[in-house]
Amino acid sequence: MTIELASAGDTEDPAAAGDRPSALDLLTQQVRDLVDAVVLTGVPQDELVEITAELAALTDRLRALRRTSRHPLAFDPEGVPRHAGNAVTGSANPYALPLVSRVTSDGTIRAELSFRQIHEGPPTSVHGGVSAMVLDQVLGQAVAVAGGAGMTGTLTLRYVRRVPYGEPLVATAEYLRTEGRKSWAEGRIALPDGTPLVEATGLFITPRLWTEGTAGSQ
Ligand SMILES: CCCCCCCCCCCC(=O)SCCNC(=O)CCNC(=O)[C@H](O)C(C)(C)COP(=O)(O)OP(=O)(O)OC[C@H]1O[C@@H](n2cnc3c(N)ncnc32)[C@H](O)[C@@H]1OP(=O)(O)O
Repeated sequence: MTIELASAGDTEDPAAAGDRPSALDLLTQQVRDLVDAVVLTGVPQDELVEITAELAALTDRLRALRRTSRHPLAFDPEGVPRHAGNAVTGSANPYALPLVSRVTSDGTIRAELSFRQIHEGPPTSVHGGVSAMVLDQVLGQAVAVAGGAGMTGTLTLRYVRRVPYGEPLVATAEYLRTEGRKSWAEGRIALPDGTPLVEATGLFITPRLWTEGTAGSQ
């Protein structure tokens, strides 16, 4: 397999690296595949013990040199926050789906996504907290793109239908309005035909500290 990597030095800036993944992106995706495999594995106990030892050795290799700073926050040309460490979107975070959002011509945030079995809550359905996390992110992005980036103050959800995993879904969000440091957005996770599964409204507050010049951390 030939893998074309981003150049050394531009791994923190996917825009500068074009569409080429960094080695860290590839490692992160491999770990996601590993996590999926762990949830679904049926290999025998002795094999599990051996694999665990191999993974412990790999973990030690990664720990040999630790970052001394968090991944930086950047914005893509459409104004969508990009943060490699983000729990929902992060290209360097195995925990992230990762969710990839874009801004449509009318300013809507739109992300195609597919949950996996690791996101299971009730049998055969996605955990409600996982849906909430995705909605928190896309509503926050809608507000950020509109110029009112902030921390979530309130997030209100209506779980309309069960959310399946392993099927294509769409998350969308629209900015509604701003009053002072408060901005509101609404959004939903839906089937590709638009049938809503989870609906959300959220209030995002630009922290006083940010308006005084301290950078945000999402
Ligand atoms: C940069 C790129 C980003 C990029 C963003 C990318 C998308 C990221 C999406 C994920 C976002 C998250 O998950 S954020 C993580 C989850 N959220 C949090 O951890 C927030 C924790 N809470 C806080 O840090 C704070 O309470 C804040 C920042 C929300 C507010 O603090 P503050 O700045 O000191 O504001 P404060 O003066 O107290 O209040 C201002 C006004 O807001 C009201 N208010 C305050 N808190 C709340 C609240 N929880 N719910 C309702 N209203 C509230 C007050 O009554 C007041 O109204 P009035 O008197 O003016 O009428």
